[in-house]
Amino acid sequence: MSASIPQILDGKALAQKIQLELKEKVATLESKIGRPPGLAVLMVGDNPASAVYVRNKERACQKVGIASLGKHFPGDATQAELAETIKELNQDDRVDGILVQLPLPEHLDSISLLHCIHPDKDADGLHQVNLGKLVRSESGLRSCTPAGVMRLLQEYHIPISGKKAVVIGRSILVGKPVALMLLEQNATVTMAHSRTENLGAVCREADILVAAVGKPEMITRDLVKPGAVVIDVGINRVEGKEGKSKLVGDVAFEEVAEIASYITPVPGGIGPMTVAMLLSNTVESYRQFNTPDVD
Ligand SMILES: Nc1nc(=O)c2c([nH]1)NC[C@@H]1CN(c3ccc(C(=O)N[C@@H](CCC(=O)O)C(=O)O)cc3)C=[N+]21
Ligand SMILES: [Mg+2]
Repeated sequence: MSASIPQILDGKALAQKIQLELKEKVATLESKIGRPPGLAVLMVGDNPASAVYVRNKERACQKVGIASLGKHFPGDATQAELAETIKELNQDDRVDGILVQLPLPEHLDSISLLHCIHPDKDADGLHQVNLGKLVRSESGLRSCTPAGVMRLLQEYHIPISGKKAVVIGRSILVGKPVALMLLEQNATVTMAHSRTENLGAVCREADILVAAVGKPEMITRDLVKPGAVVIDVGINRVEGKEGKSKLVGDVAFEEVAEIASYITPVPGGIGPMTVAMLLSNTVESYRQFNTPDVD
């Protein structure tokens, strides 16, 4: 079949638009509430990738007018120390959102730390209360990457209801919540993973294919139905030309772009949307819990 030009789902542009909207919202609310919104990002150790993301988040906060109240702990910080800090932030009136940057060093139990976060300050949507609300389709704080995927699909008016969606990857950070959000919009959802038999055949059924596995360029053209919408959640740093590192997704972009109807790039796709949704969650908590008289 002849190659057609796919539409690029421009997450970077939409993230910028969302940040401008949030900036206006913050300016209006701040005059009523008397303080800016606050986001605390907790980072432990010196994982270079984490440091990049944390810097991106802080820069985005600054643009929108959110105070960054983050804390950087040494790699040998203890579970008790972190739990104590989270409890203090839960009580701190300047803080609307708390995020524990993952992955944490091996000696820490990330799940019990995520559960220490007050559900109303859970900007990452990873607390069991917020995940439970998602399962029930109740409103609540929702995980940033999956929320970013849904917002991008919505922006481009991509039909979801009745469509076959295949999500590859079953993590609690992306795969499971994005499958639930697609189901909520009445997609027929299949979750594929490392044990799935005939993965290629399963993927080729997809009208909407979401790749969230963390394997560089594993989704090749032969796994994609012509005309499918392809969402690439992978952020993989690989060795590029002349030993320089470069960022690639889970999708082999060039070849898949030849047959997809819509596709997200890496970088510039879901990554920036994740940051935008984090800020959006923080501003929503700020609004909701400080302005009982506003809408
Ligand atoms: N508790 C927690 N919540 C997270 O949401 C979380 C986390 N931990 N740990 C790590 C992953 C990864 N993540 C990204 C955020 C922004 C970009 C991003 O801005 N990406 C840009 C470029 C980044 C670059 O140049 O390196 C882009 O794709 O265009 C990517 C990845 C959030 N994560
Ligand atoms: Mg809420």
